[in-house]
Amino acid sequence: MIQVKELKKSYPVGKKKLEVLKGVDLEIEKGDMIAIMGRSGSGKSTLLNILAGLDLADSGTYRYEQDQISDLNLDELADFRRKKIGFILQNYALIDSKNVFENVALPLRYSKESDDEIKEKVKKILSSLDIEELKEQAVDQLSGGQAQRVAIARALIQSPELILADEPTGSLDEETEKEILALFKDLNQQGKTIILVTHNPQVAEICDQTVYIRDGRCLFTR
Ligand SMILES: Nc1ncnc2c1ncn2[C@@H]1O[C@H](COP(=O)(O)OP(=O)(O)OP(=O)(O)O)[C@@H](O)[C@H]1O
Repeated sequence: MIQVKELKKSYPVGKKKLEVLKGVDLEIEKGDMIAIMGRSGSGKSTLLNILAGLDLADSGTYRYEQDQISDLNLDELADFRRKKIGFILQNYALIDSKNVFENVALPLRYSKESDDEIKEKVKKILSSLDIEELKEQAVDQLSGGQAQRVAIARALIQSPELILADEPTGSLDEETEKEILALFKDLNQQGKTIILVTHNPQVAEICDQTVYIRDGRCLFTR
C-alpha cells in the first residue's frame, strides 16, 4: 500500500542544514497496524507528516498504491489527504470556538456536503465512538479521553483508508489510554491501516510491527 524509498528531509537551521531523514525505506501493507518509535527529535513527526501529504520530502519516492505522492502538486496533494488520510494530531488540535458536532463536521463542510448528510454522518460516527451525548458540548470542557475520541471521530468522518496518529495517548491516564488503544485496534480489525507515533512501548506492543527511526533511517522489528 505504501512504499517509501530513500526519503530524505532536512530543515535549514541558520546557515546550516539539519538532516533529519537520511534515506528512509519503508513498506506498509494494507491492514497493517504500525508503531513508529525513536528518540525525541529523531524525525517521527517529520515522517508522519510526509506520509500524510502535509509535507514533502527533499528527495526520494513515496508511492501510495498506484500514486506517486512525491510527484504531486499542492492541489493534488490536498486531494490525496482529503480522500485517503485521517490524521490525528498531537494534543487533539480541536477548534475551541466550535462545539463537538462542528469540530467533527469540519472536513465535510470543506467538502461542501449538504446539512442533512452532515447531520447523519456526524451522528453515526459519534454514536459509534460512544460520544453522541457530547455533541453540543464545548470542546474545551472535555476530558482528555473525550477530546481524543472527538479528534478520532473527525479523522474518521470521511472514511479514510489510512489513519495516522501522532502520540495519540501521550496525555491520557492509563485507563483512558487502554480504551483509546482498544478503539484503534477495533478500527484496524475493521480493515483500516493504522500508523501511530509513540514513545510508549505498551502502545507499540498492540501493533503488528514497530519501526524505529535511528540516525535518519528506519529499522523494523516485529
Ligand atoms: N519546521 C521545522 N524547522 C526546523 N527544524 C524542524 C522543523 N520541524 C522539525 N524540526 C527539527 O527536526 C528534528 C525532528 O523533528 P520531529 O518533530 O520530526 O521529531 P520527533 O521524533 O517527532 O520528536 P518528538 O518525539 O520530540 O516529538 C528536530 O530536531 C526538530 O527540531
